[in-house]
Amino acid sequence: MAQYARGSAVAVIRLRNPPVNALSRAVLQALEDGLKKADADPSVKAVMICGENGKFSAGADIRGFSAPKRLGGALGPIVSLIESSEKPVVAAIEGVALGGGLEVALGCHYRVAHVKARMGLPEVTLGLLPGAEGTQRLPRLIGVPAALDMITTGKHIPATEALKLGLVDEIVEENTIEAAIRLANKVIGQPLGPRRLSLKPVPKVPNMEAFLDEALAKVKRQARGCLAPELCFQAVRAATRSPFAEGVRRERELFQVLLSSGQAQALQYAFFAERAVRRWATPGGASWSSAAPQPVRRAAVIGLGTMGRGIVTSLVKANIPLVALEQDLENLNKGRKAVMLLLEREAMKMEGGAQVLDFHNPARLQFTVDFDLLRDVDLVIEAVFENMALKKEIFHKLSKICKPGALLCTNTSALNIDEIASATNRPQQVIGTHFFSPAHVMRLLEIIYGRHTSPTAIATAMQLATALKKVGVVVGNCFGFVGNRMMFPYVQQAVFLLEEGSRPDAVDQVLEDFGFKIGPFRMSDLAGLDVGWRSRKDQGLTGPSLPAGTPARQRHGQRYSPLPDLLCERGRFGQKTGKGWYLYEKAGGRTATPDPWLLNFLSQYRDTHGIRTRFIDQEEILERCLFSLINEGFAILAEGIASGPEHLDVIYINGYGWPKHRGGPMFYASTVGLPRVLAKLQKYSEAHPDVPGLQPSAFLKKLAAVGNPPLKEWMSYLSQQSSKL
Ligand SMILES: CC/C=C/CC(=O)SCCNC(=O)CCNC(=O)[C@H](O)C(C)(C)COP(=O)(O)OP(=O)(O)OC[C@H]1O[C@@H](n2cnc3c(N)ncnc32)[C@H](O)[C@@H]1OP(=O)(O)O
Repeated sequence: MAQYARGSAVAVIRLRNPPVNALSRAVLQALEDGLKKADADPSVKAVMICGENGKFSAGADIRGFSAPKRLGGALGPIVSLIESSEKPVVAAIEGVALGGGLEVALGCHYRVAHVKARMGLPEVTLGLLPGAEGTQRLPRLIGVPAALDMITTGKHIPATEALKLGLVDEIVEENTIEAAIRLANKVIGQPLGPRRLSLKPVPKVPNMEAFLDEALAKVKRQARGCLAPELCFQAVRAATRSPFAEGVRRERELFQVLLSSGQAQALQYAFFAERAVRRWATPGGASWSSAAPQPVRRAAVIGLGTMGRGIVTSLVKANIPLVALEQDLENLNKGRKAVMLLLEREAMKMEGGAQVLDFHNPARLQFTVDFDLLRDVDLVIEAVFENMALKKEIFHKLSKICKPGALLCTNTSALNIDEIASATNRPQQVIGTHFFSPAHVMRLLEIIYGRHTSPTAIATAMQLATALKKVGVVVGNCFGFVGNRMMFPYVQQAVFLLEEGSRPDAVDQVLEDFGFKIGPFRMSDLAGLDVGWRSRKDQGLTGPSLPAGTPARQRHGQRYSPLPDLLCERGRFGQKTGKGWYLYEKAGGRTATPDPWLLNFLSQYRDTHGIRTRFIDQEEILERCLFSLINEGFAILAEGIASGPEHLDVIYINGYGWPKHRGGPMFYASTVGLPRVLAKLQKYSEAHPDVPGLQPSAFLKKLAAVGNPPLKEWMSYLSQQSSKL
């Protein structure tokens, strides 16, 4: 709703739709009614539009886009109605003015913002464009370069920047509403023509066409197959080439194309999935609604390797005082230097912003080799080498030293949380926190509860994720948890495809064309092939503990490819050694080129093992890699390791470079259709009966058999979830 009230000469229209004043049909109707009332009342000389509860508006109601009577066309005419008012209209922007919310403000003749307000046109992140004439008004107000930047990235800008760009007329530190009413009273009677953005020309840029060509190339490069950025670009370009009304027509056409695209649906699904995973639950009955987090006033990080350094940086950025511990002075000094470098860089990026990084103060960041300094911390994150014996030794020590309430977190990508917890006297306070590298950049935090982990511990870890501006996803304890467990069959298929005749660059290209940031071989080279090699040696799959006489390409009766082990045995660990699946310009280099040595090696390998080389098309590469990953996802859901497909999708989008415009692997499966996914897995499984990853999971079979139900109903088909608590 929108509430209409008349003060002296200024009528107030307050957008009201908690929690974010989204522009539902009812709100828009009330806004239109309010404008008409103000227009008809001769005692009203000006209008002020604001939002309830300190928020202007977060834009169109996103849930409305999938409603039968869509919001689409409704907002544009209302923005025009505001602009054409003969009485000055002032927007009082508090909190956020986003999407359609900002478009309403652009229709107003003046804009006053609170200094802490944020503004943006994030439609592109939902697979859309600002379809209420925003692509035509914004360039007229702030110029084409700044408008293109805002519209094609969807970034939110602070009020201070908005003022510099000319997006708002005034910013205030105190009462925005009063300031807006003051301004409204002041401008009564002044000509409105110059304030109507639709009448303004688009400011000229020297050599506009060359500028646009360059901007388009950049947009395309960054979009990686996502349609919306390019269509946003086209709408802004229309503003530079056509009069306002024609530009609006073009904007509407492009909006309709996006609205009906599967990509918009996928991105909107991803928006709500990210929010849904905050409402975590475990099969044992613990949940976000009843568990309360405990405060974290001081934390500790153990281990200052790559992961530890990123985690320390994250905690400092979140303003959490901490102790950083290493095993000896040499490693401590090395780690301290690296952390300081990271923090200096972060501080530079944040220069000019509201937050200042305080990392030179030992009361906030202390480096030590003394475990005793961990006595009074509220939370410890252990981030040492991935080795069970070492982790257990540390947790045993922690349980003796740390105060009774302290939460003990382990940063592990696969190890058993229960086994680590068994080394302590407080397994209820032990939890897995799987960060992704670089830990101060990547948004995902996989939070793994063990058999004894308490609801308070889970709630505290989730609260930590929020404090670190990460997306926390709560999952159960199994080898590889969710993300890596689904990744194993995907990478395994990629390697099998090489055995059968493909090339690393061919496989990577198919998956990068699908939208992944990097394909599996580039990813392995980046992460380091030695990481998986060490893990396979620990599992007895390769190395000295492998029983004599084990067939080269078989383990436990299943197909196994020794290719990655063979590369490691030749010192090819990936980027760090300058050679892996690709060749790099030097050790530590980043430019991957196909390596003739590797191609020759693959050919000899096939000859040695009597493998007939065959041509493998793009469809097979894509399906075998993706469907085996998705298949594992269904097994995970059936085991109760994750409480819904959204969890898997949020993990893949935020931790594994899955293209967001494809909604995540489980959403993608739902768009392909489960019967088709099943049929393809059956086909590949028949061709490769010794590959369990291709054998369709029972849950997938069940869902396909009941007629491909929509994703949100999948979990209701699980009769009983097995508890991992
Ligand atoms: C033709 C007209 C075209 C118009 C195009 C548009 O306007 S599209 C919409 C553009 N707006 C956005 O993309 C903003 C989306 N929202 C946000 O970025 C954030 O929610 C926020 C406003 C910055 C607030 O963030 P915060 O972290 O404080 O809260 P939540 O994200 O948890 O949100 C609170 C609940 O509000 C729901 N919600 C937020 N925005 C919308 C929206 N535009 N429509 C509907 N619902 C919205 C959100 O889902 C949360 O609810 P839950 O029930 O908890 O999921």
